[in-house]
Amino acid sequence: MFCWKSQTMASPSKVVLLACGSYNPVTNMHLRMFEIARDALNKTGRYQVISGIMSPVSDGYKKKDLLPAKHRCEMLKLALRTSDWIKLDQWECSLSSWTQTAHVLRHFRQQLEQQQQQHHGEIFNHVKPSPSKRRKKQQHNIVADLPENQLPSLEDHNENFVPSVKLLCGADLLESFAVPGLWDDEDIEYIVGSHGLVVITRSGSDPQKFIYESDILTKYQENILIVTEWIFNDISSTKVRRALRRGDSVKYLLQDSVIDYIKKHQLYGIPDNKYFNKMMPSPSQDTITTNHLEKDVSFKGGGNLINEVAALEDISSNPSSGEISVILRSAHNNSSGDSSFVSRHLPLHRMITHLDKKGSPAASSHSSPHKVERKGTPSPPVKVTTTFTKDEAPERNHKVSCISDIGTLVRRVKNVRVGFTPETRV
Ligand SMILES: Nc1ncnc2c1ncn2[C@@H]1O[C@H](COP(=O)(O)OP(=O)(O)OP(=O)(O)O)[C@@H](O)[C@H]1O
Ligand SMILES: O=C(O)c1ccc[n+]([C@@H]2O[C@H](COP(=O)([O-])O)[C@@H](O)[C@H]2O)c1
Repeated sequence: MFCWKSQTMASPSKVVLLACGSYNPVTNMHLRMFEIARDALNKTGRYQVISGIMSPVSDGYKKKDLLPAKHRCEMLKLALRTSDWIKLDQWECSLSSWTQTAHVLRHFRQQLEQQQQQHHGEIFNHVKPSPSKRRKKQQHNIVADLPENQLPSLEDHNENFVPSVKLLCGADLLESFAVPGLWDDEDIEYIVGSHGLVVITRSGSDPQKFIYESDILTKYQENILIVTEWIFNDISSTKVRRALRRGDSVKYLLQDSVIDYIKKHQLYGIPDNKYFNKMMPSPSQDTITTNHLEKDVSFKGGGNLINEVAALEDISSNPSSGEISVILRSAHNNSSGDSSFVSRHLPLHRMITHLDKKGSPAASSHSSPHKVERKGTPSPPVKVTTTFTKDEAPERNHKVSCISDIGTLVRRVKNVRVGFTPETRV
């Protein structure tokens, strides 16, 4: 396997780490992988990691639930604001069809070689490049037109050789080499033989055993560094997507900026507001929570849980006044133990604001119609609760689905903060 100890006194060779993946969405573990790998490589004394590249797969990959590259890249850009050495590169995902990882590695090697040649040409000629040449050089260094795509500048690394590009991956990706028909054998040989692999351990995988069982990998095992991640972290995009779908919090699994982006664009099937409320609960905000499917609701007003088990009779909004009306039946046990219906007055401050005259959400300065803003200032109190007692209760079908009603409502209003318990569905 990989030789950990420095064997020569020669200066360490420069390495660029390339991680290919779906990043659907990018998780904290995708970012951590780079840190773990850089530490491990640098500690060998043989290598010095100079840059990391994240290359999201193209839409042509057609993996289930894969979001368009546009969104995945935006999330990566936001996440990578916290790193000064890992860059997003959009070359791979800008291709219309899926590209093998071996080809992606080859592409980056060529880019670095060309950059090196150019750098050397300039040093050799001792001529200050003309403005047009400088422009050309810039284009050369930048794979696409965004700074996120910039390859490491070789001028910062005064070496005569091109940095090697190593594939950084989790142990699951390594083990996918064995999936029949998935990877070409020549590609595996090229990746491991010509570039090298840095593999981060993942739960349920045994990369050492996997290498032992593979002839190709055993042949090139010198080029494979397995890094055991002792701070066990099994975040995966799949689990994050599942949590989002269910309205569960994903805070501390993703960068906050990525969470905000998902929320803003309502990605991964997050139901309106369901997720939002859980993410940033505020004790001063009023919330409505469904406790059971279909009927029972409890209200939280002014931070105090009124905790009324009540059947939601009707819920409606008045577009012209911007008010919400909630009609509910509330069952209380009176002193004699009998269940009766009582009137409730529930101030649902901040639940709804600003319906425009047409009943659609008021125009926002942001383009997304789905944007839900979190306002620092409270909105005007709204009239709530038409109440009635058991005797007065109108004769009507009580089987109103509060879930669909609330769902309809929240799609029509802004700044509503409605939370559902995880078992509910909109
Ligand atoms: N928790 C983790 N530990 C180690 N490696 C990981 C982890 N999560 C992702 N990776 C690695 O990150 C790379 C990018 O993979 P990808 O975007 O497909 O991530 P994923 O979270 O496994 O996605 P999905 O769950 O959608 O399959 C892969 O090499 C994968 O093995
Ligand atoms: O090159 C290949 O043959 C190949 C086969 C399967 C997967 N990959 C790459 O592996 C990365 C992770 O894929 P996945 O399905 O685990 O999200 C992604 O960048 C794919 O392009 C690459």
